[in-house]
Amino acid sequence: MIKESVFKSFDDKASLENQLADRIAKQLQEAVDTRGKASFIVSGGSTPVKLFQILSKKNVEWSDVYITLADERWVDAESDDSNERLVRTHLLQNKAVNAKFRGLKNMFSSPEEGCSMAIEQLANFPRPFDVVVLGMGNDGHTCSWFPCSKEIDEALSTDKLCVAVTPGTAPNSRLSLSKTAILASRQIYLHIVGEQKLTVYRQALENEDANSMPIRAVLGQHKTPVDVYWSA
Ligand SMILES: O=C(O)[C@H](O)[C@@H](O)[C@H](O)[C@H](O)COP(=O)(O)O
Repeated sequence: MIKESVFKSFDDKASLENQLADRIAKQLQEAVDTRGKASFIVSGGSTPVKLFQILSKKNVEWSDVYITLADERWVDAESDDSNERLVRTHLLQNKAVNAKFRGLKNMFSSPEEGCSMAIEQLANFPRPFDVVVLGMGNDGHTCSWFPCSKEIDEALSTDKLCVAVTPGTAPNSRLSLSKTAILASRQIYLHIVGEQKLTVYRQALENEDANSMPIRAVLGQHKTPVDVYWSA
């Protein structure tokens, strides 16, 4: 049985999103006040959209906040599948419009070819990352660490910042931050919504086999604080 991370449940999505946004904004501003700049890693998918919109209105010195993605589908940044598009549309707005965003997608035709440039683009990001927000799929993936992918071992073991992944159960090849990169952070939030994901989360706590449920690589470690925010 994995030692459970901090688990906070909320009566509704709005309560979760407002409280998580307040906490993230406070931590980012504290990082700026302390170290002059902050780094913020966000996930794509549908769950974080409203969180991004609330965060975009928070009083943070966003021009000193460096933002990138936990993973990116290797599609044009204008594509509906692009996580960069999601972040530009919902987070890099309002007060956060001047945040220093660096996407992972570049002009190379594949994530394998684009990996080195993506790593170079993140060279000046404050490390360890100050805040990381992860989502989770119903197969227990997070970032683009898909259990079905042939690259899952590399994603969970490489010392490189990024890894190219081609999942069998989701569209698009992807570039993902690695486990090493994600765990080199001061605070991780796992943001999950709905009964099905609560069941998946509880299943993930049952043992430590991260290859079959990669979220376990985050939940099963005790180096980096992980707070799980869940609402029905
Ligand atoms: O690129 C992605 O798809 C995300 O980074 C991915 O890891 C996401 O967090 C989960 O798939 C959950 O997605 P939902 O929030 O849409 O359920």
